[in-house]
Amino acid sequence: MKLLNKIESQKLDSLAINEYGLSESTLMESAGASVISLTSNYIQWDAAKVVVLCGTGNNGGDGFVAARYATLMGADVVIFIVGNISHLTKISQAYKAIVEKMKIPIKAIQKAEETYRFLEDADIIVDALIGTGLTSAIKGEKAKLINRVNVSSAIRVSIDIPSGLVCDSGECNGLAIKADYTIAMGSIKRAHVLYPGCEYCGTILVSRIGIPSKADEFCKTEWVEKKDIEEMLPHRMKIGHKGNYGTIGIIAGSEGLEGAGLLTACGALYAGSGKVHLLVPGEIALSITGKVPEIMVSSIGEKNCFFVSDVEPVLQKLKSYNVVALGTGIGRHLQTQLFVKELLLKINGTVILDADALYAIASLHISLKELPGQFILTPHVGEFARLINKEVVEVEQNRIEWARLYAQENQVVLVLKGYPTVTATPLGEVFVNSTGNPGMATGGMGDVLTGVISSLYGQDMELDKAAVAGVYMHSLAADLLAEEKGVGFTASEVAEKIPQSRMLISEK
Ligand SMILES: NC(=O)C1=CN([C@@H]2O[C@H](COP(=O)(O)OP(=O)(O)OC[C@H]3O[C@@H](n4cnc5c(N)ncnc54)[C@H](O)[C@@H]3O)[C@@H](O)[C@H]2O)[C@@H](O)CC1
Ligand SMILES: [K+]
Repeated sequence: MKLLNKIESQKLDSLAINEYGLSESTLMESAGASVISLTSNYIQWDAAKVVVLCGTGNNGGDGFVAARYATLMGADVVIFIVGNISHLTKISQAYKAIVEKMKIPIKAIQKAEETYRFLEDADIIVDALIGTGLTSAIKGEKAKLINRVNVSSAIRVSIDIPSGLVCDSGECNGLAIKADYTIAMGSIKRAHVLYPGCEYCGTILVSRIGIPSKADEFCKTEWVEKKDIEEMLPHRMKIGHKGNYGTIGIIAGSEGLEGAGLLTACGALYAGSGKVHLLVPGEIALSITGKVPEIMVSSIGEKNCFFVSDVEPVLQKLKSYNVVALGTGIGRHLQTQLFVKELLLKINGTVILDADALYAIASLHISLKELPGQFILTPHVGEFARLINKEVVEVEQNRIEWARLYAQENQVVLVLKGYPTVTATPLGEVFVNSTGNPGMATGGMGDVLTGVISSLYGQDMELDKAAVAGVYMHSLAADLLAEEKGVGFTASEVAEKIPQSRMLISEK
């Protein structure tokens, strides 16, 4: 599903009107009606005491329509117009006129106490104050009203966006309606999925408001759902053998970080790789060999981390692999950084770059664009900020657009881990992941992810799809564990859950 920002949302509406001939009032009618129809499985509107809070923009217009449909469902509805009535948009005025004819009580908020009494008595409060049109932080009477709504025991239903959230960032300075249900009009918007906005939306229900599905093709940001991944995953043939499902080469580990490569290798194994090879520095090879019998461990050189002199022996090995994962646990020794640089100058195929390989790329200013290989990078926000020489806070203010820019400029697939994880492609598309939970914030999670992505690429998925599907599958595995254990599961457990996650994705 498309993930819209404010401008894209407005463009979608205007395309529906100008290209497809839908009228603005048709859209508003569908929007308001869907507030009731989409929630009727969850909320009993019949005989409920409903307060509809309408702002003076078109979000308020949706509110007038919703008030009509709630009344038709048998609810006892009161409308409060919040703001200067003379500022009501033309189309909202038209819908207000209909509810007036229906004799639905309409009150202007002059006596705050009266309004608060209604809010306290309400079973359902419909928030149609502000949608995509928020221009600045909310203050004064509207702020007080929002706080009163939030302490009410009523079910809160926000139209389009919980009032107070900035559409493109999900920010609100702590002041926005805390909705139980949010009905997103047209498609899901960034405020619904970015932090902190996602904490205010409750259950999100999307209403297409009758807009034809192709109208949103201009939008290059996708909210990734199960069905998208199901369509991407490769089919496993009955007559397949291990040679059909990829040979993965993982270059990992250094003294003190011995386990990282094992985690990456387990990620690859559980994601279904045919063969998994782990290349580690000589001094640590013994401590790893045999830990997981399915993993073939090769000892490289004689040191406790990779040295430039290891490039040639590694290259010899790489000839028989479909894909290489480079970086987990390799450490930051200058020799190791130079090893990364030399290796990347000579690798022709596909490399998944993670952890300290990214450190080397940033430190030595390695230009990925000029290298012969093709790359997926999987930084967390700190590693990414270092790559682009920005502060973490700056990246977090707009992780979607920073990721898009980097992937396009460097012609790589970029997986920016965190909440939410976003995958950007060289063509400028961004896929925002919908799975995952805070229990994943523990060591080794990223190492496993690198293995999963490498594995899916080795199973013949395209570069970008392997990244998008790997991210989804890995976080879904963690969600399964969170259901069982809450917080406190390990990266190894996530790896072991990958098969169940894959099965769940493939279930119809
Ligand atoms: N064709 C369309 O444009 C459609 C619009 N729709 C609805 O219309 C909404 C967008 O409508 P608008 O563009 O009119 O904008 P909104 O109605 O979202 O917001 C504008 C209103 O919010 C007030 N406001 C803005 N910032 C404020 C602040 N900081 N403090 C206090 N008040 C503030 C303005 O005074 C104005 O009354 C969507 O979110 C959606 O609900 C839907 O009906 C679908 C069709
Ligand atoms: K709203």
